Amino acid sequence: MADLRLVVVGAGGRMGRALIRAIEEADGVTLAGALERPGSPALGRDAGVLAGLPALGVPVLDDPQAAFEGADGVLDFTAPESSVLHAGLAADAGLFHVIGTTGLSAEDEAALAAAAERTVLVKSGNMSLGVNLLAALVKRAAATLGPDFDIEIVEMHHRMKVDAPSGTALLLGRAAAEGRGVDLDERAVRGRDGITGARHAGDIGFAALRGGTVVGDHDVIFAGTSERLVLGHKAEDRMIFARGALRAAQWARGKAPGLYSMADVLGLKDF
Ligand SMILES: NC(=O)C1=CN([C@@H]2O[C@H](COP(=O)(O)OP(=O)(O)OC[C@H]3O[C@@H](n4cnc5c(N)ncnc54)[C@H](OP(=O)(O)O)[C@@H]3O)[C@@H](O)[C@H]2O)C=CC1
Ligand SMILES: O=C(O)C1=N[C@H](C(=O)O)C[C@H](O)C1
Repeated sequence: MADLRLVVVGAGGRMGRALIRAIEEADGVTLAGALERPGSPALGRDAGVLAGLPALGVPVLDDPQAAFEGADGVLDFTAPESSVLHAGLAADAGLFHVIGTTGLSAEDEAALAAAAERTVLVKSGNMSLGVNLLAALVKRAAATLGPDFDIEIVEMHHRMKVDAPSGTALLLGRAAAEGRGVDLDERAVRGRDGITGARHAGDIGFAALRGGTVVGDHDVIFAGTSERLVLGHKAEDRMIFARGALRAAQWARGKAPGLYSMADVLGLKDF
C-alpha cells in the first residue's frame, strides 16, 4: 500500500513539530505538506529543520489549497478557529482530518460535526493510548462506585497552555458522567472561589494548575466516606500524542465520513 501523505497544520507549534518528528520515525506515512498562519516566522522554512531534523524538502506554506495538493489527510493541533477553518477546507478537498485541538466552544463543535458529514474526522482531547484507556476505566469506576463517591478531576499543564480545563480533563469528566448516566454539562463545576457553600451531591469538579514545562498530568479522584480511589495519567513526552494521531490517521484511511474519537480508533467503545 502507498504511504499515507499527511499535512501538518500548525507545523511550527509544540505539537506540530512533534508530529513532523513522529511522521519521520514511522513507516507508511510521509510528510506531504506543512502549514502555518499568514505572517508566521516559520513560513518558507523547511519543515524538517523546523522540527530539529535534517531538511525534508517540504517548505512551510500559508496556503491550505497548495499544501493539501496530493495529500490524503490533515493533522491539526492548533487553535479552535484554525481547526474549524481547516475542517471545512479538508472536507472540500476530500481529505480526512485528525484534530487534537482543545478549548473548542459548542459552536466550534457544531461546525466540526457539519464538516464530518462530508469527510472522516477523528477528534480527541487526548490522542494517547494511556489516557483513552484511563477514560474507559473512569467510566467503569463511576458506574461501580455510584453517587456516594464525589468525583474531582485535577490537571496540571505547562505555563504556555491557553485553555482550561484541559481537553483531557473534560474527556475524563464526560467518561465519569457517562458511567453515572448523567449529563456533564449539568453537573460540571469548573473552578471554585470564595464562600462556595458545601459541595452538591453529584457535582463533577475540575481544578486546573499551570506551571513550568509539565506536559500533562491528570488525576480523577473518587472521594467516598473514609476511602479515596485515584486514577491518573502522567504524560512525559508530546510524542505520545503525535504517535496517537498517526494511529488515528492510519485508521481513518478508507472509513466512511463521520465524526470519530480515539475510542473508535483504539477499539475502546465497548470496554
Ligand atoms: N489532543 C491531544 O492529544 C493534544 C492536544 N493538544 C492541543 O493542541 C493544540 C496546540 O497545542 P500546542 O502545539 O502546545 O500549541 P502551540 O501554540 O505550540 O501550537 C499551535 C500552532 O498552531 C498555529 N496556528 C494557529 N492558528 C493557525 C492557522 N489559522 N493556520 C495555521 N497554523 C495556525 C500556531 O501559530 P501561531 O503561534 O502563529 O499562533 C502554532 O504554531 C492545543 O489546543 C492543545 O491543547 C496538545 C497536545 C496533545
Ligand atoms: O496543551 C497541551 O499541552 C495539552 N493539551 C491537551 C489537553 O488539553 O488535554 C492534551 C495534553 O494534556 C496536552
